[in-house]
Amino acid sequence: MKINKLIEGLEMIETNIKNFDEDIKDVAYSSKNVEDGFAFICIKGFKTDGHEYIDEAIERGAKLIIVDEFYDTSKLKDKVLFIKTSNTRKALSVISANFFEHPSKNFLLIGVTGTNGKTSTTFMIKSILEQSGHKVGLIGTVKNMIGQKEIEAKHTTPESYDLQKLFFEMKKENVDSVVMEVSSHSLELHRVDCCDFDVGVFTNLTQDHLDFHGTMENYFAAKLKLFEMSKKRVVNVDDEWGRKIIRIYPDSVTYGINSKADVCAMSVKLYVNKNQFELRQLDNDNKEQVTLNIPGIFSVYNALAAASCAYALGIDLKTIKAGLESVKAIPGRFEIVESNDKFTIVIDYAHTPDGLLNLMKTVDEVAKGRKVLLFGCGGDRDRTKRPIMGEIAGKMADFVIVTSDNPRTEDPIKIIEDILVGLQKTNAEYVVIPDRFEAIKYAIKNAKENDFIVLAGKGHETYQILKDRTIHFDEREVVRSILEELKK
Ligand SMILES: CC(=O)N[C@H]1[C@@H](OP(=O)(O)OP(=O)(O)OC[C@H]2O[C@@H](n3ccc(=O)[nH]c3=O)[C@H](O)[C@@H]2O)O[C@H](CO)[C@@H](O)[C@@H]1O[C@H](C)C(=O)N[C@@H](C)C(=O)N[C@H](CCC(=O)O)C(=O)O
Ligand SMILES: Nc1ncnc2c1ncn2[C@@H]1O[C@H](COP(=O)(O)OP(=O)(O)OP(=O)(O)O)[C@@H](O)[C@H]1O
Ligand SMILES: N[C@H](CCC[C@H](N)C(=O)O)C(=O)O
Ligand SMILES: [Mg+2]
Repeated sequence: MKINKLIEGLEMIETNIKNFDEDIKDVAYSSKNVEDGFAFICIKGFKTDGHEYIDEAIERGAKLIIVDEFYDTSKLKDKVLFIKTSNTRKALSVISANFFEHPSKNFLLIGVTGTNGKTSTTFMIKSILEQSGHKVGLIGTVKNMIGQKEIEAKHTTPESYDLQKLFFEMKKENVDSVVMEVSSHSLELHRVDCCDFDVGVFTNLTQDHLDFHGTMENYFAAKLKLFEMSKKRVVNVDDEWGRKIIRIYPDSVTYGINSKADVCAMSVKLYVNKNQFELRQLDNDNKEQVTLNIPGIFSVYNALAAASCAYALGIDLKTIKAGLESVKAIPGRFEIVESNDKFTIVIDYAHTPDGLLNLMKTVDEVAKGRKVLLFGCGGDRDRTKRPIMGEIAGKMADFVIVTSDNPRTEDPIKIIEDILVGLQKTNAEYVVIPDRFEAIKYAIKNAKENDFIVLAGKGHETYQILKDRTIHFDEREVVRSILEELKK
């Protein structure tokens, strides 16, 4: 692509380019991916600084270097083409969207944001859209999908270049609508700039990621960006931050259980393997009885978010019901992995205080015997949520097993100590078993009649990230192998 087309809309502070008709083959934000004729965009990151790899990029054939405003370009002047801009993360978005010719303008784009429920809601929206005849693309934590084809996901929301490339692939495969998770990191780090959002959906906002955002107000401000960018908005009115969005955008479609809303659920009944409720639209008094195969009161909220999004798009209630009912399961979300005469084991991805609280409220409704909760907290993530989760665990469970969940570069024992600060405020009975495999084995070996055992935090994940390595760890397999071993 010619430079002048590639940089359309890019803020340019300084450049040595004389001929903007020169051709650029492709774009890279890591020097390791640069090839002959590429543009290399330097990003000052949290771990390292892309500007330090300029020489490597030039050696690999970079033709154009995009640098940030703090960078002294005198070293580049006679060596390579360069452009200085005020924010290279923004530049990566602008240039990537130009390079792939703004693919998201060609299809309906729905963004879902919020602390919890994004993955679940996107699965439900996809199902409803498919029910109404669309070919749908999905982007999120568990996987990316083009129709039924699956593509591995590295992030909840990909880096802007990878995202625009994925959109481009989707467009090539005639996808007519895309539903994606929009993480607060992606909003803050300009990964989703230049996306043409038709609908923005808000699930909820509760504590998480304060290591990154600092305060709840900053976290909320990051989320708000999605609604500034979207043509239509769908908002949970039962959530206090959702009500703030509605004050800013009064024309939002609202949903809720406890408040008056455009779309609401009534007569909610929770079961161990499903929920039932009456789905209602306020303006025309339409209603349908819905049976949802994903348990948990939180799943009713996610279903409402999905139903309201479909309502905003003009999809009728019968199609919405059929779409919701055809979601059979969402990997790692209240997934029953064992249910026998003695006990039940559920795995779930709850990894925030609110997620854990909602999960345990649901367990409380359906468990016949003891509620046994096994969980840990992620390393290199918000530390302040650890004691809060410890306290919730202690209050909500009859027995707690504290263990590890992706300790990353941190000492697992230190993470557990942070959890215990909250747990020890309660009278809960607990044990600490840092090795998650051993912890699960303990839960199964010591199970009592009618125990409801919850393995929280890892959900669909198939790994455990340790300091020096990542090991394969799929809780579904782990449970199966322990049960096999104990049978012998
Ligand atoms: C905090 C954060 O989000 N960091 C992301 C950010 O990293 P960074 O900018 O700090 O990158 P860096 O490692 O310092 O490197 C700086 C630059 O040097 C470049 N480089 C580096 C090495 C080299 O040899 N050559 C080179 O050019 C890198 O490509 C990069 O452009 O940009 C990288 C490239 O896109 C991301 O991989 C990285 O995600 C890290 C790994 C991460 O863990 N992110 C999590 C927190 C995240 O984003 N999570 C959210 C979901 C949260 C939720 O579920 O609510 C998500 O959307 O996935
Ligand atoms: N609407 C909700 N409100 C509160 N908790 C929820 C809600 N939906 C899901 N949860 C809890 O959060 C967990 C994660 O759900 P889900 O994967 O849908 O959220 P997410 O927002 O995509 O998470 P992530 O930020 O990791 O991408 C679930 O396993 C459940 O325990
Ligand atoms: N997207 C979330 C997932 C957390 C899942 C949990 N297993 C952990 O590693 O903390 C994050 O990166 O914070
Ligand atoms: Mg997700």
